[in-house]
Amino acid sequence: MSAGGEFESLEEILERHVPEAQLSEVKRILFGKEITKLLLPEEAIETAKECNFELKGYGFEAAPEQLRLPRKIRVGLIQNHIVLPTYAPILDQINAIHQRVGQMVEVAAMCDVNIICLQETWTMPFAFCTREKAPWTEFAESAEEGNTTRFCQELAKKYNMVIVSPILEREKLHNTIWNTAVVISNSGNVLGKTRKNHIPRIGDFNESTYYMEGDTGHTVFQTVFGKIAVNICYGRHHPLNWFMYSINGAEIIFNPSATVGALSEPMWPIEARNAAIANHCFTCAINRVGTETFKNEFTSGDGKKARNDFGHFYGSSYVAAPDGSRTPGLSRTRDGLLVVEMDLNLNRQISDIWSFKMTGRYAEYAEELSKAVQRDFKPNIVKEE
Ligand SMILES: NC(=O)NCCC(=O)O
Repeated sequence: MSAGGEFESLEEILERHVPEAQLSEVKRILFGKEITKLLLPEEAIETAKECNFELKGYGFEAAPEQLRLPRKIRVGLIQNHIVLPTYAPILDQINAIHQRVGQMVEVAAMCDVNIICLQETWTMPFAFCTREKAPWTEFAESAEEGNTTRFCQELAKKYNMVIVSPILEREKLHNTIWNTAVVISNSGNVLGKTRKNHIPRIGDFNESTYYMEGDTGHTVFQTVFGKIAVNICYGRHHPLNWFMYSINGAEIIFNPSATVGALSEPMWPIEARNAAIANHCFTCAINRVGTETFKNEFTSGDGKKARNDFGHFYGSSYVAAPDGSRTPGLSRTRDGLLVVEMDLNLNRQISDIWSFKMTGRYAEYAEELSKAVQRDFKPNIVKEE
């Protein structure tokens, strides 16, 4: 248990309490085919220890093929607390998180990570619960020219790493605010950006007060390490959102998130994993960690007393493979870096076995859906007269 009374991870509890003789069967049924542990460099392990964050590494194997070489790459997922209190000067808060995450990216580089993804709106507290505009909208930056993008461009160039940087974006024209992931190529150039498609209207996730549904569709980014897409947080509850990234060719879909235990924890291990299975691709679910408190109380519109915190962000970031196997999650309470090696050949291998894409009746769904969105739509139900 952590000081805040939160337990570390589900896997740890299973390891501790399920009898040795049954543990591997329990894990097979719960988590899929056993995956390998990655041997990470001593320097990385030591640095993570010194900097007080968890470092875990796993590998998904694919079968050797005769006509294709393996396509092994490494992804890194970072989950982190905010560093300074939410009432500290904004620039200090941003700089402190940059410094912290910079350390973690450096360790990722020691572990030969090729593509790294940070958590949703990683430079700021998840302040949207407050419904206050000031000072939180001041955290919004240009996706192309903001300090955070410049910071990530330096890291990307230095470490030859693709960086997915989810920020609060301020678009100069019209001062529009968006929830955006900036994709920075390993060359250091901004490859593009993708905006959050689905904006939650649930519990304290009052995000519709701040920004609108994204207008960038389901963009896939061709990087030298593979084709990637970003399905931001609440989009993970929408199977068609994952599906459209996959239709556009995504081999890995990242899901940078911010979500709390009371709301979504039972859904967390299922949704990204199911998307990996259904779409024959890898998915990477990243959640922030910690409890963030705010100076002014806010109500949650549920008849309960006003309060100052959002609840506990439970971390538990993980990667799922198209065969349904998954890594253990990172801690529910600590900052962490998850390093995962994957052979992208696994996507086609699993597709050839299960053929969900091949057997999907997309033309039929498209035709029926296009009727269902019309005002005069009548559901196709047969009744006894
Ligand atoms: N950040 C965000 O969209 N959270 C919504 C809640 C959830 O999807 O669990």
